[in-house]
Amino acid sequence: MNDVLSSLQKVLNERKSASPETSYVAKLHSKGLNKILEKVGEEATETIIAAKDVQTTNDKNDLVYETADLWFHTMVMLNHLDLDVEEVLKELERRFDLSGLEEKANRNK
Ligand SMILES: N=c1c2ncn([C@@H]3O[C@H](COP(=O)(O)OP(=O)(O)OP(=O)(O)O)[C@@H](O)[C@H]3O)c2ncn1[C@@H]1O[C@H](COP(=O)(O)O)[C@@H](O)[C@H]1O
Repeated sequence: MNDVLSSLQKVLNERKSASPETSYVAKLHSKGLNKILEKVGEEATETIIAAKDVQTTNDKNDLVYETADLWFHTMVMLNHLDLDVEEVLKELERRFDLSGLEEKANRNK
C-alpha cells in the first residue's frame, strides 16, 4: 500500500479510541456516522466547485487541497464502518488486473 495512505491509516486506527477533546478524528467518530457522511458530502461539493473553478482560474491548488480533504474524510468513513483504504486499493488493483487481461485478449483477436 502507498506509504502515506498506510501511515495515515495507522493513525486513523489509533484515533478511533482517542479522546474527542484532543483529536479531530475521534471527535468525528464520537458524533457518529451521520456527521461523518455530512462531512464527506460537504468535501465532495467543495471538490466539485474547486474543479469547476480550474476552468476559469487555471489554478489547481484548491482542487488538490479539497481532494485531500475528501479522501481523508472518506477514509474516516470507511474506518468508522470497520473497513480500511486497503480494501479499496485491492478492489482498484483487481479491476486494473482484469482490464490488463481484457486488453491482452483484445490484442489476440
Ligand atoms: N489529514 C487530516 C485532515 N484533513 C483535513 N482535516 C480536518 O478536516 C477539517 C476540514 O473540515 P472543515 O474545513 O469543514 O473544518 P471544521 O469547520 O473544523 O469542521 P466541522 O466543525 O464543520 O466538522 C479541518 O478541521 C481539518 O483540520 C484533517 N484532520 C486530520 N488529518 C490527519 O489525521 C491525523 C489525526 O488527526 P487528529 O485526530 O486531529 O489527531 C492527523 O495527523 C492528520 O494526518
